[in-house]
Amino acid sequence: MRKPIIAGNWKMFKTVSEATAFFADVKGKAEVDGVEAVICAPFTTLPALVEAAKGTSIAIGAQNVHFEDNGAYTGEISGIMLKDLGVKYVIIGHSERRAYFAETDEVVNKKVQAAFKHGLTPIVCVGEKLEEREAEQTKNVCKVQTEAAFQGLSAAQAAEVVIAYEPIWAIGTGKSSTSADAEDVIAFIRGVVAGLYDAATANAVRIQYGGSVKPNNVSEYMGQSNIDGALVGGASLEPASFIQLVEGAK
Ligand SMILES: O=C[C@H](O)COP(=O)(O)O
Repeated sequence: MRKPIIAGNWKMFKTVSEATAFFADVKGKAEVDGVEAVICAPFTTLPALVEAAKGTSIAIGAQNVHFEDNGAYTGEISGIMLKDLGVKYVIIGHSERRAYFAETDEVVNKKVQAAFKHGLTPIVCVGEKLEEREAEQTKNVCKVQTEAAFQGLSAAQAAEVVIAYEPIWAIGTGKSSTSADAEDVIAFIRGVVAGLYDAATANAVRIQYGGSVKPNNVSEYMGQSNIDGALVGGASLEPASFIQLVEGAK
């Protein structure tokens, strides 16, 4: 039985005081039995959020990690540093990082391995561009990205990975994938994991849909048998909306 997971990806939004105020508003409300709520926030807000989340069921995540433990990598943050803060999750391979920061499948895999090395749970993003969808390459793209991300992981590690299927054309556009289309691709991705490992491992992996998920459509996605939650950008920024997303995942 996979526990639904709603993760807010704040992207490059919120100061420390805004993050702290947000958390005070959602504390106790975005804590719903049977649903895991996660806030993936900017690095600068993580210490305050980890502190605020103590004693709650809300987990805190980062949005990126470097694959090395330390070194001359100006501006980067390592897994050691995130673990030291008490961060639990880390988003890896978001399409914005692939597009704007040239993250390749190989880099994504190195980051996934670094996350496990330091006891962080990766939320690995995969998904196709609009032109790839139009060329009927969606499943192929997701297969290549998933296989690359899982390279070198044991079955036990693989079972812990959270995958976020995010069709790039649906991110921040208000054009969400239909729940049936998302289910079709996500079931396919689960099959890819089964091919790499076995059915038990694939059945343990939680796979989220992401791309214009809102309080009014989250339950539609959650009604699909292979969709285990959502990775949410815009609609995770307001406390009321985040609470509704978590409630909608019940
Ligand atoms: O990580 C989240 C996704 O990029 C989705 O963003 P969105 O909910 O604003 O479309």
